[in-house]
Amino acid sequence: MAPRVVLVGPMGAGKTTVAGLLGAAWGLPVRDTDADVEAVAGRSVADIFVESGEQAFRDLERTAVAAALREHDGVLALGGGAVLDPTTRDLLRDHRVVFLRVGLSDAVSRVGLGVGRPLLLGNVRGRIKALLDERTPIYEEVAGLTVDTDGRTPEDVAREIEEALA
Ligand SMILES: Nc1ncnc2c1ncn2[C@@H]1O[C@H](COP(=O)(O)OP(=O)(O)OP(=O)(O)O)[C@@H](O)[C@H]1O
Ligand SMILES: O=C(O)C1=C[C@@H](O)[C@@H](O)[C@H](O)C1
Ligand SMILES: [Mg+2]
Repeated sequence: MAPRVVLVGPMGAGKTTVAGLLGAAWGLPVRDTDADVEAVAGRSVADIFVESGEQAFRDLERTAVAAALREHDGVLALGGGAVLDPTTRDLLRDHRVVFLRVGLSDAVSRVGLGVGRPLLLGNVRGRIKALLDERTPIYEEVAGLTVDTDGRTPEDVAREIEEALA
């Protein structure tokens, strides 16, 4: 068993949204590792960051990603920073990974004030720029396919993935 597709990309790329559309189109279950971490911890991602720190979140996330890659037979969306973990990157080599690319201005308009996204607190635009600069090469490294999402609807993005994997 393995996910049909694993979506990676920065906050605001549309991983959760597009995963839902692909699951509906294929009649497959959808899983999102941010939701898995929240279920295990019994707290929101934001609360875990504030109360226990980012490293505690990353430890929970590593375990949640490994479990989902092993068990989930549908569409899987990863948290935006999951690919920072070298163990996760190793595991992803055996999977169909799609990078949802988003540029700075579309990402900023999609995340709004960044509510619920603790890494964006204070300076949404500056934080997203830094994360895009730092992580884009990592997303490109783990993904077999990159799909541009700027100026496109989630439906259009999902359709491109469906066609590419058909
Ligand atoms: N292609 C798109 N065009 C316009 N808006 C979009 C697009 N994709 C997603 N959105 C909107 O952007 C917001 C963020 O999308 P979503 O939560 O799916 O991103 P994400 O990649 O899962 O982010 P995170 O890493 O924070 O979980 C949502 O309000 C969603 O409706
Ligand atoms: O890009 C990131 O590092 C994050 C993205 C979100 O999906 C959450 O996993 C959390 O807010 C951290
Ligand atoms: Mg998401």
